[in-house]
Amino acid sequence: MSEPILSVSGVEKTFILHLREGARLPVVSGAGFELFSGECVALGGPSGAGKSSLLKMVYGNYRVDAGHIRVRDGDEVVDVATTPPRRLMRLRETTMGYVSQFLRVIPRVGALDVAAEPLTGDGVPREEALARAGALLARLNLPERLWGLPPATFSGGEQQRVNIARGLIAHRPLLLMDEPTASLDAANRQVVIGLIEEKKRAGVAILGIFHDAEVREAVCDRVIDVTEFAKAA
Ligand SMILES: Nc1ncnc2c1ncn2[C@@H]1O[C@H](COP(=O)(O)OP(=O)(O)OP(=O)(O)O)[C@@H](O)[C@H]1O
Repeated sequence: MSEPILSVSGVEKTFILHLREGARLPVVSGAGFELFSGECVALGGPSGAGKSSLLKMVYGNYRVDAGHIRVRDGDEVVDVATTPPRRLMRLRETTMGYVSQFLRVIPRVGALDVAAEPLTGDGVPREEALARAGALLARLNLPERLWGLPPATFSGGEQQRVNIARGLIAHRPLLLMDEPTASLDAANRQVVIGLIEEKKRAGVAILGIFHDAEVREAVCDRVIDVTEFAKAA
């Protein structure tokens, strides 16, 4: 068996609500699972179970109280739970991508450039990066008249497609996806299913939240039930 690209073990998290006199809100305890190259795994469980929190801990946006989140980065293994911020930033640049539900728009930058940026960041020549971004936006049915405009005024579904293009354009061996199809119509959901399948074939490991049953059943190899990690109050 090959080494996992992601190995989560003994992860604990309790939110402390400082505005509520330090009230404690336990979320997960003893969370553990592994993710291997080429598989897509969904975090499942009811609303409030802790799916988003767990995904944000893996990405390093939420601190963990205990446990390890080990990500293979070439020949090294980086523990997101303890690594310094600079190393975490480098891990995100090379290995761990994130497709959030909402686009954080970059002011005054057009959609084509927003989508191409991860490639130019990787050192791909600008012309090639823009061509690849255009191909991806076209595949996602984003009208060409919008490509030069900043996405701030786009519809929810248009913004989400720019976001997906930006999140998928560059190769990252581990991809985290938070409801990537939430605002999309049926035709564009199919496009995203195809893009995820291509990533899997390229050996990318995907961990995501997929509320849409059609998408989940099409792309996910298994579901991790987050209620197994529910923390008793
Ligand atoms: N930053 C935060 N501060 C305080 N509590 C939080 C924070 N983020 C999440 N929580 C709480 O943690 C619990 C788990 O939330 P989380 O968003 O992880 O659930 P979820 O399974 O993703 O839910 P949904 O399917 O509704 O998105 C909830 O009770 C939520 O209120």
